[in-house]
Amino acid sequence: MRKPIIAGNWKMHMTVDEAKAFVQEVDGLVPSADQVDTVICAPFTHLSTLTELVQERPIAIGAQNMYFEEQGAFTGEISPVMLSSLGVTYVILGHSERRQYFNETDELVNAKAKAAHQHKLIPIICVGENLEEREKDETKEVVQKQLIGALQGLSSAEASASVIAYEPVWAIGTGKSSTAEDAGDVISFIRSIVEDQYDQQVASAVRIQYGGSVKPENIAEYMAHPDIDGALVGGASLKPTSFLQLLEGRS
Ligand SMILES: O=C[C@H](O)COP(=O)(O)O
Repeated sequence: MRKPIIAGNWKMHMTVDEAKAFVQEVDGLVPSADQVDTVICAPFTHLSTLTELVQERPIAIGAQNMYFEEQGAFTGEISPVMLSSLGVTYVILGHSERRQYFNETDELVNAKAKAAHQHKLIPIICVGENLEEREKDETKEVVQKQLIGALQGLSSAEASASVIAYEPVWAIGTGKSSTAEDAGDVISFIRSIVEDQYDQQVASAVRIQYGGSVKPENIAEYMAHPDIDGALVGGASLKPTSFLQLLEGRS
């Protein structure tokens, strides 16, 4: 039985003060960690404050990106060592906005995924097709290539511990969510690729989220699908009330 995982991706939103106020508002209202893994993926500048604030609380903190080297002359980058030393436990890798605006390739996502596991960070590996690819009926081909590229060389234990997020690019921030049936089909396909690459045990352990215009009103439809284990949520994770409602709608 896989535990649900609901992750808010704040993207480039909120000041540190707003982030503190958010955590104070949800404090005491987040379900216990044995029911759901609750994750907030915040900007780098907020991580130190947030990891301190959520101590002893059922909220984990994630980063939205990182570099794969441990240290060195990489101006502007953040390493896995820096993240894990703060108590950060998750890191989003290969988000479509990183792929689109910052030229992230499958090879880079793979190097980052390996580095994340070496430093005990759980990668949330994002895959998904854009509108043009969907219209050309290339969804599965695109997702398969991204997924195989990202998992290259990861051990069975590392693959099992990873989280995969299927986020069709055309559904991100547009209000046009994929139907639960369509999302479920692609996610079942993703699980079958994991089985091909590893085995049935890894495929049934890995958690796969849906992302793309998830809101309190539609989360339950996605969570009802047996292969969907959670959601990666942008816009609807920015307000405490809505975030708490997403957590309530998890099952
Ligand atoms: O990482 C989250 C996704 O990009 C979804 O964003 P959204 O919920 O605002 O559509």
